[in-house]
Amino acid sequence: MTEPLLAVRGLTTEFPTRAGVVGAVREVSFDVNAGEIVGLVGESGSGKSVTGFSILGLIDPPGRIASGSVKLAGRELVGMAPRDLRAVRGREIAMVFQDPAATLNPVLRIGDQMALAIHAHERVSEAAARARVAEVLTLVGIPDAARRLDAYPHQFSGGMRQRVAIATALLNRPKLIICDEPTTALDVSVQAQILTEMRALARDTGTAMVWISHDLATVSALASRILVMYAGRVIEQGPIRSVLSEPRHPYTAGLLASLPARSEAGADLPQIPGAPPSMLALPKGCAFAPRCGFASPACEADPDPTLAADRLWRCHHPQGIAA
Ligand SMILES: Nc1ncnc2c1ncn2[C@@H]1O[C@H](COP(=O)(O)OP(=O)(O)OP(=O)(O)O)[C@@H](O)[C@H]1O
Repeated sequence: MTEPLLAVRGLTTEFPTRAGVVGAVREVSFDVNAGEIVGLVGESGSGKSVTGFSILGLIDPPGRIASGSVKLAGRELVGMAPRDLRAVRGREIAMVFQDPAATLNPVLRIGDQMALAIHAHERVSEAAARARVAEVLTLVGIPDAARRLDAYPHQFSGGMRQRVAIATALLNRPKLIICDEPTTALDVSVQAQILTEMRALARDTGTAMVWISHDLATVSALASRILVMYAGRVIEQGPIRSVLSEPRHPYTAGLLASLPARSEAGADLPQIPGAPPSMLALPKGCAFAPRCGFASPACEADPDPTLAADRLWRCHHPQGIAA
């Protein structure tokens, strides 16, 4: 078997707060292969972003990775010296955020600021850097890119600015891009265009992606594998088609049932009752049990992960499987 590009094992990230320790990410394990798009879904607060930041070594103290391992092409990133980690970030792993303002400097021309991101990692001439900038802007669907290098961010639409942020992530040909809700703020047609372009990008450049989103529909349009997070844990993972057609965890089944495409026109969308638990007062055992229609006394014990072929779930009452 070939080694995965990214191997996350038992990743546990905690934030000490005045009210207690928040276990934002709890024993998360998954692989990403070269060129693969893996979707990470779950409600707000489930630990998706903290998983992304932990992979990049971007957890600010007093937050910390309490245990676990993150290996990129076999190299351990947890505990790596900050200088070495900075070299990995941007060059081998890049990140794209929901808000392009997090990436773009409003007072610098697009071409100049993108060139700076190249110069931070590589000694190249100004002309070569500008040519690379124009190349990646074209890759993400910005027409007439060479002519637009001298524009400022405010001269671009929201969709264009997000494309620039994605192009910036691509500049140094990273092996992996972590995308945290990058299309959530955009309107639906622009979102669809960008998703199509991202799929082509992953295929043509071999760049792997972890695509974080609370929106299962977006992830299912893009990813080949999906991880579903709840209260800091991955409660289900597997190939997207198989998870969508036969969800094992009742939480995944609930998320699927609440997709507009799955219900009759005009009918109310079924919602998962209740709200996610406070991360400071997690229920004993399965954190989803208080909202789950299948909960039983067995759920007071934390379910171990069950592995079956290429699927995994953590549930005492998996759906579609005879008891
Ligand atoms: N710096 C921090 N200090 C304390 N708690 C934090 C910190 N950062 C995140 N958390 C907590 O960790 C948990 C996971 O947060 P995270 O941002 O990963 O969720 P998410 O699934 O990405 O949600 P969203 O979609 O809203 O971004 C939340 O309960 C959040 O409040």
